[in-house]
Amino acid sequence: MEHVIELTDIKKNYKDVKAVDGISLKVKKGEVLGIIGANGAGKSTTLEIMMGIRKPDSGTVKVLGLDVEHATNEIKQKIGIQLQQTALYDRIKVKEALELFSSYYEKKRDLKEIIETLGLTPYLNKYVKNLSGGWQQRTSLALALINDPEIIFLDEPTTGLDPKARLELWACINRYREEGKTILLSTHYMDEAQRHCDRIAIIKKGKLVACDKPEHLIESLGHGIGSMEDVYLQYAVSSL
Ligand SMILES: Nc1ncnc2c1ncn2[C@@H]1O[C@H](COP(=O)(O)OP(=O)(O)OP(=O)(O)O)[C@@H](O)[C@H]1O
Repeated sequence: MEHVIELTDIKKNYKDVKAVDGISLKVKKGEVLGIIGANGAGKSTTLEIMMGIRKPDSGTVKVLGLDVEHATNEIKQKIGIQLQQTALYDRIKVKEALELFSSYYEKKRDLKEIIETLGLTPYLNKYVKNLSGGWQQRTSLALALINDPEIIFLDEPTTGLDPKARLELWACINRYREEGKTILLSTHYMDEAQRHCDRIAIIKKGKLVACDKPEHLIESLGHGIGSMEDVYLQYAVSSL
């Protein structure tokens, strides 16, 4: 199995906070890998290190076989990034945001096709800030897809969305999964982690405490039955 991301003993401190404390992880081509953990566990920092937008204090990061430290620009052309909700593009229209992002890349996917797949046509002339959360997230997913990336990073893509909007966003994400894209995401929703992720990485206080298929994680509890919430409580919460 080809690995598209390889993290080896990554560490990142913010003053005395050990945000990432020795994480090693390999991500396979075409898999959907979910990262779960408590607030402040280090999920975003880990994702940002993989994206090349944050530099680890130590350890190595390889993305698509390239060293992130030395091939940042080459990697940026091949990955798509959807960050946590940001006000950055609020003041422009959906169409303008798409065109702006499109100008950043050499290789581009057909913008019309992305717009149609994500159902954005009726919203093109609306300001991003005036869209509902679900449509804002679809817009930012569209922005992450513009360069037809091999790896798509989604930082809490469904946070704050109602159940229907979450399901609809997953239907969109799954279309790209079917094309064989590798997808990495963080989430606080255990149901969607279980339903949509091939493997789940659990981070606690900057350390990777488990990484496996959802059903294996549930089996590992040894209860016979169980849910991802039980897995979360067992692995991700420090006081248990
Ligand atoms: N730029 C920064 N400066 C200082 N501390 C930071 C910075 N970014 C993150 N931290 C700290 O590093 C730790 C890990 O943060 P991170 O955002 O990676 O966690 P997370 O698991 O994504 O949390 P959440 O679920 O709340 O998004 C936290 O203690 C956080 O306060």
